Amino acid sequence: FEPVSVGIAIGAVSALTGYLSYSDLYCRFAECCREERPLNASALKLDLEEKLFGQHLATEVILKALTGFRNNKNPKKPLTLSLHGWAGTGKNFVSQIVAENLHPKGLKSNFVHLFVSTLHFPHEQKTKLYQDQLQKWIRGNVSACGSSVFIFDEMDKLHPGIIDAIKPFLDYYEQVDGISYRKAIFIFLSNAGGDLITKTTLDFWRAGRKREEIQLKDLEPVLSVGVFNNKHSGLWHSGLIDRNLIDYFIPFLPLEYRHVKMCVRAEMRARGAAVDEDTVTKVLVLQGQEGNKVINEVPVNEAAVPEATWEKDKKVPLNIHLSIKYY
Ligand SMILES: Nc1ncnc2c1ncn2[C@@H]1O[C@H](COP(=O)(O)OP(=O)(O)OP(=O)(O)O)[C@@H](O)[C@H]1O
Repeated sequence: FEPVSVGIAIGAVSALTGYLSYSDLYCRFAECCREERPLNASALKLDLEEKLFGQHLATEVILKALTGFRNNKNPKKPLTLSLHGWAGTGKNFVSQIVAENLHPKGLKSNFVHLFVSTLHFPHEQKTKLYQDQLQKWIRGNVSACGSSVFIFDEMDKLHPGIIDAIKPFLDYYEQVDGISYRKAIFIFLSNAGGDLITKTTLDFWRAGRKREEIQLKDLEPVLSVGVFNNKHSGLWHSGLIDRNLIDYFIPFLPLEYRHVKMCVRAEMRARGAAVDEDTVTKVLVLQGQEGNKVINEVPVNEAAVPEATWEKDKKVPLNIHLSIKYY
């Protein structure tokens, strides 16, 4: 829309109706940031419960983190979520759900920004340039909309220098150069710790225990090794953990055969196709042939679970809990 004509049109309609404020009307035509709009927690809950399969821990923590953060009128820092798990377990998918619940246009919103390490920051020798560009981008966008959302995919492949560039925005400062970042949301996605999360899930399965019995406390030691003590986790060098700048570490469990079936059905429905079980099974067989590790009801092949790379002499930080802060 061209702003002047939209403005005139809105003015005219406002004058005629006398009911709606200028900003209400403006926001019907253009996307508005609406920082103060409360989060519809029941809508987010419903979305997560209906669309995200097999991730009871992620559902619980994300809901708690977002409702707590958005109900707090005066957060002391931006919300930072770090999502961990194997490929294809729903990390990007859930970020999309979160984004849509914060800004209705979701990933297409002007207030939601997705960075993929290998795509946006591919060359290590350009780190300085990326740092400058990224800082300018974050500064500019948060000054336009305080509740901007920044999603960093492939965090484990991000050069530590780039993480350093984001760090000042995540901290407890009231303002940085006149701008407050305290209402922004940063979501980091990575595969770090995924192998160990998978192994724990498999151990539960082998012991005949239900997946839903897995609690955050069962995964805390696992993430300590897989993320905090793993040189390749992307968070190792950054000081984000030591300075407690990550609010929630969220584990994504490997999907089982039944969950993958649910994903296939959901995708068929989304494409307007009738769901028939023969096709669902065929897709799964094809997936199996492609080498995806869906074996019977077990999500992984034991041989595919590598040993964690971890530093024996690095102490596990004692203050790390999966849900660190309560707003
Ligand atoms: N737990 C899940 N519930 C529902 N759908 C899922 C789930 N996991 C994956 N999917 C489906 O599979 C697609 C791919 O998953 P997604 O991109 O979210 O995986 P990811 O964990 O981000 O993987 P990667 O680490 O490779 O980026 C999603 O768009 C979604 O359609």
